[in-house]
Amino acid sequence: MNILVVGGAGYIGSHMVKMLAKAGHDVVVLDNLSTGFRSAVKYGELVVGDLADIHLLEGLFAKHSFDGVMHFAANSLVGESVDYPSKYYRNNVSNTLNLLDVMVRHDVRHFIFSSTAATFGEPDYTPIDEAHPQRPINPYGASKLMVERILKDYATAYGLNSVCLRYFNACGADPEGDLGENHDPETHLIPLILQAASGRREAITVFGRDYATADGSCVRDYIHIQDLCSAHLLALEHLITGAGQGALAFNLGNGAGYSVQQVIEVVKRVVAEDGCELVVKEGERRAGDPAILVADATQARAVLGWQPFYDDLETIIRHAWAWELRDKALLS
Ligand SMILES: NC(=O)c1ccc[n+]([C@@H]2O[C@H](COP(=O)([O-])OP(=O)(O)OC[C@H]3O[C@@H](n4cnc5c(N)ncnc54)[C@H](O)[C@@H]3O)[C@@H](O)[C@H]2O)c1
Ligand SMILES: O=c1ccn([C@@H]2O[C@H](COP(=O)(O)OP(=O)(O)O[C@H]3O[C@H](CO)[C@@H](O)[C@H](O)[C@H]3O)[C@@H](O)[C@H]2O)c(=O)[nH]1
Repeated sequence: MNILVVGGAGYIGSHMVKMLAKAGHDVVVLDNLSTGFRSAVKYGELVVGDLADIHLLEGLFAKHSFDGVMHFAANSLVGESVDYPSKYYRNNVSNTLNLLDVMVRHDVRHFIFSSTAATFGEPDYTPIDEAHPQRPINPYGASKLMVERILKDYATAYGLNSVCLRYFNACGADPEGDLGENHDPETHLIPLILQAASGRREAITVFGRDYATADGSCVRDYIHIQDLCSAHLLALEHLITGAGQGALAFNLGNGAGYSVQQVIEVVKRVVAEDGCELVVKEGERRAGDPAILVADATQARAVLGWQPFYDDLETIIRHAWAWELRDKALLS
């Protein structure tokens, strides 16, 4: 198949490009390199450009005959979205509309969308299944939910078939060590802890110890990037074979929650093997953090046949640690 990966120079997109290429598909990456990296695109053709550029999109779709589109491009910092909502609605919603409209004009009807647990807001219950109400509490989550809504209307009106995959906490790195997580600024827990362990940061700060959880720190569902990508491949096949039609959505996580403290303990164990230690500091709660977010991914397993392979937190951390050591060595 010939697949367009929008945002393929970013963390999740770059791993997806590799998996698609390894599975024998042709890949074109469209990325404006705003938060992604040219060096992360190791397979296929990279077109540097912006989703806001409708002429570029028209040219791209006229030149290639795409079988499907995977859309990872977005701004995704919760705090920034509260301060600059315009940026989020423009990039995550308006620019996505540009993409969807050009797809409809060129009769490309298979679309996989990166959605998020942030569309649920404060959970009423956990694990969170697809029936859980979606009440986002920040513009980032709201922008993603708007696209989910748009996709329902585009399925009805234009026959555009789509799968929204709502990731919980994406983490880990390519098991072969070719790719890993690079965000600037980095805000995600696991890479921050590893940077503290490797000496790139002074310490890791735990944001709040007074949550209603076993040890007082927040609980999250950490899912390996390879398992996220395998779900995308299955979702694409589900659409292309015609098994899935309309606008579908699945929650993606391992269904197991780990507290910030538990993640720190696993990291300490792994990095001690390399003689590294970790300084842990206590901090205030970060605004907008729910106490517990854990996915119920029963639907993804039942409908897509998805099976996470790297569902053990220690393996996830080992892969991310290998990437951190490589990255640090490159920088020094
Ligand atoms: N990382 C997570 O834990 C997580 C969790 C849930 C959902 N998501 C979603 O997954 C997707 C990928 O996340 P990531 O962590 O890989 O982010 P990332 O920032 O590493 O990747 C996003 C990529 O999109 C590109 N991009 C952004 N706007 C663009 C535009 N207008 N035109 C062209 N390219 C553009 C960036 O340059 C970057 O390469 C995002 O949509 C994010 O909201 C991520
Ligand atoms: O220095 C830090 C950074 C994070 N945390 C905590 O670690 C947990 C995980 O935080 P983070 O890695 O920032 O992920 P989330 O805030 O859970 O958000 C991720 O997961 C969401 C879905 O669950 C997605 O919507 C977001 O895009 C993605 O960044 C949270 O409880 C944070 O409070 C700390 O204690 N210290």
